[in-house]
Amino acid sequence: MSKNIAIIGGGNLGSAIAEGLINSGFAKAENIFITKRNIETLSQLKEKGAHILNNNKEAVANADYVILAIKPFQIKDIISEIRPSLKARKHVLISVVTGIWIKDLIEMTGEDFAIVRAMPNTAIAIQESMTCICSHNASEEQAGFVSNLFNQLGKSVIIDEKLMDAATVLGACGTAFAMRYIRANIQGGVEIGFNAKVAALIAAQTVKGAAELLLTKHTHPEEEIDKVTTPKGCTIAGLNEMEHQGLSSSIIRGITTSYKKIVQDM
Ligand SMILES: NC(=O)C1=CN([C@@H]2O[C@H](COP(=O)(O)OP(=O)(O)OC[C@H]3O[C@@H](n4cnc5c(N)ncnc54)[C@H](O)[C@@H]3O)[C@@H](O)[C@H]2O)C=CC1
Ligand SMILES: O=C(O)[C@@H]1CCC=N1
Repeated sequence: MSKNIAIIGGGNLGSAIAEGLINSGFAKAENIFITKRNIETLSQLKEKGAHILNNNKEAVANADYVILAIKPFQIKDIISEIRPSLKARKHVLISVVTGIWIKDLIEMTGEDFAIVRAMPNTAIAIQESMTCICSHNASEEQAGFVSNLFNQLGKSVIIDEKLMDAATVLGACGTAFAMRYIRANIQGGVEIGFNAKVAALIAAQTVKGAAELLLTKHTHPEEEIDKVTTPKGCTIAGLNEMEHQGLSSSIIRGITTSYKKIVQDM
C-alpha cells in the first residue's frame, strides 16, 4: 500500500521535495498533500495531480508521513494547530526546520511520536541534495522509508543529532560556499578572455566533474590533484599562489565561523 505524504509549507524546500518525489516516481502525485497559506503558487503541482491545500489539519489527517518545511519561528504554532489531528501510531514527523531539535519537537508533540530531523540543501529541487538524517522512536520500516525518500532526492546519510549543526554548515550552507567558489572562477575566467556565459558554463561543469570524480572513484582530492599538476606547470603555480593567499585557510575559517554562529544563536 502506498504511503501518503503531507508537506506542511509549500515554499522553496517543500515544493522542491514534492516535485522531486513525483519526478523520481517515489510517490504518486495523488499521494502528496502539500499546504501553503496562499496556494496559487502551487498550481504546477496541482496540474501534476498533487493535493494542494491551505488546511494543515486536513493534509495531516490524510497522511502517514508529515514533512514540516516551514520557517523555525512558525513551527510551534503550526504543531499546536495540527496536534489534534496527529496520531502517535500512524504519523511519522519529518522536520527539515533549521535549529529545531528533537527534544524541542517532543516538547511540542509529546513523547509518543516517531520523529525524524533531516537537513537537505537547495539542490533537492533537481534531486541532487545531500541530506543528513537522524531519528527518534522510528521503527526500522519508518526509518528505512525516510532514507529511501531522501535517496530519491539526492544522497543521504544517517548522523548523530549532535552533528546536525555541523551538517547544516557543511551540507546546506555549503551550497552557497560552492557558488561563491564558482563565481570567483567566472570572474577570473572573464579576466583571461571568456565572456561571462561561457565562463559560467566552464566553471560549473568543471566543478561538477571534479565532484563526480570523487563520488564515483572514491579517491582523495589530493590524488586527483596529482593527476592535473604537471611538474613546473601552470596548475601547481596557480594552486600554490591560491594557498599563499589563504584559499584552504579561508574556507576552513568560514566553515567554523558559520558553525559558531549556529551554535551561539540556537
Ligand atoms: N533554504 C535552505 O537552503 C534550507 C532551508 N532549510 C529549512 O527549511 C525550512 C523551509 O525553508 P524554505 O522552503 O527555504 O522557506 P520558505 O519561506 O520558502 O517556505 C516556507 C513556506 O511555508 C509557508 N507557510 C507559512 N505559514 C504557513 C502555515 N501556517 N501553513 C502552511 N504553510 C505555511 C510559507 O508560505 C512558505 O511558502 C526552514 O525552516 C529552513 O530553515 C533547511 C535546509 C536548507
Ligand atoms: O543560512 C541559514 O541560516 C540557513 C541554514 C541552512 C541554510 N540556510
